[in-house]
Order: sequence, then structure tokens, then C-alpha cells
Amino acid sequence: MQNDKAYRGIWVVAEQTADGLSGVSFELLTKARQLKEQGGISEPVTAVILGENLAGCQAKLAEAGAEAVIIVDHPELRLFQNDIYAAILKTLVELKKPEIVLMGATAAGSDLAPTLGARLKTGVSAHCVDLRLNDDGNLVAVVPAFGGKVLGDILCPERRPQMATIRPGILGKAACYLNVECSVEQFDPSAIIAEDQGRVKAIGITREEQKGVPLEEADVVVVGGFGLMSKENWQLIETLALMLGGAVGCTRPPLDEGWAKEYQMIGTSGKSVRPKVYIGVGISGATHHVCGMKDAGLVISINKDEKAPIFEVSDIGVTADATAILPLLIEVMQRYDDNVVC
Ligand SMILES: Cc1cc2nc3c(=O)[nH]c(=O)nc-3n(C[C@H](O)[C@H](O)[C@H](O)COP(=O)(O)OP(=O)(O)OC[C@H]3O[C@@H](n4cnc5c(N)ncnc54)[C@H](O)[C@@H]3O)c2cc1C
Repeated sequence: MQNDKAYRGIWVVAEQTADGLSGVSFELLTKARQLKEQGGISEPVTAVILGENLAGCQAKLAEAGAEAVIIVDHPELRLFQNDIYAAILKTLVELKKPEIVLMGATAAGSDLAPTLGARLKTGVSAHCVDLRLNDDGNLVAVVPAFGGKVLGDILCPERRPQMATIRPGILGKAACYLNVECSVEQFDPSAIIAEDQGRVKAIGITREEQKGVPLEEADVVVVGGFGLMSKENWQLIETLALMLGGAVGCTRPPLDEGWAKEYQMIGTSGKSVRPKVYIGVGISGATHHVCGMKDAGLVISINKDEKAPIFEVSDIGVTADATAILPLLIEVMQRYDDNVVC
């Protein structure tokens, strides 16, 4: 849609998961409130939620900053359905005309946002690491660019709404707003669902079983990068993590090489972690990765290149060959105690 002054206010498309509302929905509402304040926007920050059995979600969304909630509750919406969700949201956006639409860069959000953006003929800034408004009141979406070496500002001044997705955990903890007045509107999607059954239908969700301590909960995270060079060397990362009672994390290349699993990736396309101790081995320190670990406590890095950018965000930097130092480290730890737990 062309930029049009009729488009006003900020929407957050909240997400319902099997475990309840997704955390990124709350994080986005807090960010939306900050943007509203920054831009002196008078329209209420609005959460839009699609799903089934949504009673009770309004209070939680209001606590995180929603001043209005649009509930789209229907049995057909129990599981995320790209086509149907996009058709409903398109109708709602055309009806209510929000100026900004934010979504979590979750599996569902990363699928839904570009579909909706294309149908509304507007731009979507994906996997942003921050959001702000410029002096003209336009949304500035901050996205790592050029292999993560720089942070780029992306604007969408010509089209409305302005859309962006943000990874869970990147924005930090959601605020808690008490006694916020929050209006609620129910939107009946039956007519849209009857008309558009979608081309693809989700029939269930299968979760990948994760080994060891969950990455997001671990006090110690041992993270390997491309500098490990082989699957055999990757075992050293797993052994060290096990000895420290920690979790294994990875950068993008070990995932591409098949040494590590998708759920272990840290960064803008992966998870954000805040362990007490982060040990990074053979990692250059690209922004795409650093965005996901910048809030860790003690950061220890091992890299054979003394000029590696990861050292700029490390408390302790060790210039060494990982394949030489890791076996030594493991051997020393084994000598002291077979069950060292941090
Ligand atoms: C849209 C997009 C999203 C992305 N999202 C993510 C993301 O979420 N997470 C992520 O991690 N990446 C992501 N990336 C990729 C990211 O930009 C970097 O390419 C990646 O983080 C680099 O991984 P690395 O540090 O392991 O590898 P490299 O950059 O190749 O660095 C390897 C490092 O290992 C060192 N080294 C080599 N051999 C040894 C040795 N024997 N001992 C010790 N050190 C050694 C080298 O000096 C080098 O510093 C994304 C990229 C794009 C374009």
C-alpha cells in the first residue's frame, strides 16, 4: 500500500504456542510502547492474536504493554496456517490501517511476515536486532548486513504498513505494565476461512528432541565455530560442555557442515543466550552471532587469529589453535576431577 496518513499506530502480532503465548510477543509489546513514546503516537499499542481458546490472553498482553487487543479465535486457527493467517491479517490491516506491524522472527513469524508483506505490497525488514523511529516518524529497522560486519538501517518510507520481524530474546526482558486500560475486540474470521482454505495445511507439530541442558537455561555455554574445522574436532566442544555441565552452542558454519544442530545456533537467525559463562572457540565474532551472545556474563574466547573481532567483546581472549588447546584443557580437567561441574 502507498504511504497514506490514514495509517496510524503500532500493532504487534502476538503468537500462541503449545506452551502459551510466546515470549517474543511480550518483548515486542514493550518495544512498541517505547516506539509509541518516542514518536508521540496517540493510537493505542495493539496486540493482534490468532488461535484457538484465547480466553485469558488479553490480561497477559495488557501486562506486557498492549492497550488494545484484537482476538481472532477459531478452531481452524489452532495450528499456524500461513495462507489463512495471512488472509485474515490482510483483511484486518486493510480495515484498521496500522502504520507499523511487528512480529517475532519465530518459525511462524518468519513464514507469515513475508507472505503478509507481499499480499499488502509493502516491505518487511526481517531478523532485525533493534527498532527505532527517525525524525520523520518512519520506522528504522536495524539489521546486520554484509555478512554481519555492519549494522544497516532499513526504512520503508513509501509503503504502509511498515513491517519488521525480531528474533526472540534480542530485545531483552519485557516490561510489566500495571493497571493498563486495555480494550478488547473479537474478530470473526469464519467468512474468510470459508472462502480461503489455504494451499498448505498444517496437521500437527513434531518437536525435535534436544540433548543435554537447554541452551537458553544453561549457566555455561561452550560454543564452537568454523575454526573447529571438522566433525571429529567438534567432539572436543561436546566433551568440554559435558565436563562443565553446560550446553553446546554453535555459529552458522558448524550447522551448515552438519556438526551441530539447528537448535544449537546462536545469533540473529538462532537463539539469544545469557549464560553466566560463554566459552567461544574458533569463532570470528560476526555481528550475526554476537547479537545472540552480547548479554553473556563472562566471555572467554579462543581463536588462533589475535585480531579476530570476537576478542573485542571478550573478557578473556586466548590466542591459540583450538585443536591443540582443547585436548590439553580436557586432559587437565580430567586429571583434577572426572565430574567437574561449574
Ligand atoms: C542473514 C544472515 C543471518 C545469519 N545468522 C547467523 C546466526 O544467527 N548465527 C551465526 O553464528 N551466524 C549467522 N550468520 C553467519 C555470520 O554472518 C557469520 O558468517 C558466522 O557467524 C561466522 O561463523 P564463524 O565465526 O564460526 O566462522 P568464521 O567467520 O569463518 O570464523 C572462523 C574463526 O575461526 C578461527 N580459526 C580457524 N582455525 C582455528 C583454529 N584451529 N583454532 C582457533 N581458531 C581458529 C579463525 O581465525 C576465524 O576467526 C548469518 C548470516 C546471514 C547472511
